[in-house]
Amino acid sequence: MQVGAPTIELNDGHRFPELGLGTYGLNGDEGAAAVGTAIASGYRLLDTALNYGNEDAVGRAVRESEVPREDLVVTSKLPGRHHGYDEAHRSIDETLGNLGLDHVDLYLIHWPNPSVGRFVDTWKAFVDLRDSGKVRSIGVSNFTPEHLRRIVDATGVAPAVNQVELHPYFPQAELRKVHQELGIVTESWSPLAKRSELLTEQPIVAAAAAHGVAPGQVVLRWHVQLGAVPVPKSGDAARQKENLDVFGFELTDDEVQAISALERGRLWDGDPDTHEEM
Ligand SMILES: NC(=O)C1=CN([C@@H]2O[C@H](COP(=O)(O)OP(=O)(O)OC[C@H]3O[C@@H](n4cnc5c(N)ncnc54)[C@H](OP(=O)(O)O)[C@@H]3O)[C@@H](O)[C@H]2O)C=CC1
Ligand SMILES: O=C(O)C(=O)[C@@H](O)[C@H](O)C(=O)CO
Repeated sequence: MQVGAPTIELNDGHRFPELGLGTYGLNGDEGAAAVGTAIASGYRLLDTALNYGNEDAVGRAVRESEVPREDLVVTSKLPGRHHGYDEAHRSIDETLGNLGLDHVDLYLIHWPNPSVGRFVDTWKAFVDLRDSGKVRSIGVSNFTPEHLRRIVDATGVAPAVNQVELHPYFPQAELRKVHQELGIVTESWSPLAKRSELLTEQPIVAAAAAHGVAPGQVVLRWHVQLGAVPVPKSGDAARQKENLDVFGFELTDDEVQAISALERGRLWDGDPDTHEEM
């Protein structure tokens, strides 16, 4: 029986769930409990980062879960202050120590931090880390087409995933096309646009009524139909279940287009060419 989200194949052959749990803000005992309820309700993809300060909570939920470790896809991210070849090798050890796990399933460069000027060296380390067994799949986050081309040209290795800001206000059509050309899976951060007023937008409310689902489910289904993997964060067990339950209905092409037409651009200070995330 299918539990949770269906899976797709990454460019390295590994399977990857079509929807996961964002964990930014899920810290401490409460955070670990919330991640635990998500796993129990069927989430298999978890998204954390060294900079979230909650790898310990996420790792605890994974270790205490009854779901076998090999069924879970644990993602973490390397911060800007750890860019560099040797630094990346040290950073993964810190992350694995925090998680209390012997490997992560997906490791991402959190931001390109072009001002640091070391994301290519960092990517070279990621390629080697994949061979070390500490990391199963490697990817990036917040990379533009130019950043992607630089790391692919330097190593011949395309990331399995690029996790980027993506929601109906910022559908990222051009970047998604580049990902398709390079065989990179698009993962959507802040897929619900951090709740905001998105869930009251007319095309979303109308589609929710037409399909008998909640507005958040319409938004997450829109991601899935674009071919992007959303990682909505919720600390609430009922909303976690609702967010995962988006594989039993289909939006029409008109509905998808009407939702994409809400486009207005980036919502936060997240221009990858200038954002400083250390
Ligand atoms: N790579 C990067 O640079 C970044 C990565 N991320 C990742 O993406 C994840 C998700 O993004 P995030 O910024 O958290 O924002 P989201 O778009 O996932 O929105 C989360 C907010 O929506 C609420 N919410 C969740 N489900 C529903 C629902 N069904 N109906 C109504 N409200 C709902 C949550 O509240 P409640 O918890 O109470 O349900 C929370 O306030 C992060 O947690 C993180 O893992 C985020 C930003 C940048
Ligand atoms: O949440 C993340 O993954 C980030 O990259 C953060 O920079 C986030 O965007 C934030 O708002 C931190 O204050």
